[in-house]
Amino acid sequence: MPDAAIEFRDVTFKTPQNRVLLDKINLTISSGSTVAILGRSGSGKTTLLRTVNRMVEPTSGEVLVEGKPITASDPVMLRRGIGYVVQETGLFPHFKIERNIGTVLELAGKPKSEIEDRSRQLMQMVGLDAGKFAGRYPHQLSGGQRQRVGLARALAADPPVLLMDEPFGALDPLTRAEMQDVLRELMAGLKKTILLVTHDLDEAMYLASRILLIEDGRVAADLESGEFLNSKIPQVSAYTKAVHRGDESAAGQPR
Ligand SMILES: Nc1ncnc2c1ncn2[C@@H]1O[C@H](COP(=O)(O)OP(=O)(O)OP(=O)(O)O)[C@@H](O)[C@H]1O
Repeated sequence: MPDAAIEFRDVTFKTPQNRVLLDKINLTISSGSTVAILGRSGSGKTTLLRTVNRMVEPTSGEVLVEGKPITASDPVMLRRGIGYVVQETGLFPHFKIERNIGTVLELAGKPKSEIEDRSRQLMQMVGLDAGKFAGRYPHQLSGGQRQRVGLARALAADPPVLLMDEPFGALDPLTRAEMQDVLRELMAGLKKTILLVTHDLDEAMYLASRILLIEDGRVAADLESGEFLNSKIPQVSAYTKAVHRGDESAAGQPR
């Protein structure tokens, strides 16, 4: 396995109107690491993530996955080999959970029995009782359960890289914490490389060893998670201050 799971080399993306959404991004993401991407709305986080599975094609520069330029792969095949988890899981409403999880394997032509076994194994991995949920449809699940299915589906083909775009953003704090634990446990066992876009600094610190702060399509900070809170980089201080505003106002209020 190459040391770098993902490399961004001078990755720039401009819109047809010439608006620069990504401005010469250079990053190396080590294999097996989890890297969180923070930044204000519209800073380019999702766009950056999507350059990895070719949902966004850079205007210039290149992205390499496991040492290989991704332009060498057919986009559809590339996407089957990279897990992708988003806030709205994008499950197929008319497929049962088991089939939703096994979609990639079905597309790869795997035998039915293998798909069934793997789907059930994945359900256990993400904490869903297969006996109870395999035969249900997505609308018969809670939001948290659907996110578990989304995660299971992303892991189905055992991809080395997982792209996660605010995966737990729509969940209540308790369910979110549960999902973070599920993911952390999976990370320890599976050694995936994970790029995680989040608006939740606590989540970034809990799950990632490295945090990137993106601003206006540039990397404003690239820090070990432990360094983030005390960083003197102005953009980072501004971010952490905004996150911790609630602490200050609560402290000043009479109870
Ligand atoms: N293909 C495109 N053409 C034109 N504008 C785009 C395109 N893709 C994204 N944008 C715009 O570029 C900006 C960056 O989008 P992006 O989704 O990367 O931001 P983000 O940091 O992920 O934001 P959020 O946190 O709100 O999800 C936004 O203003 C978005 O509307």
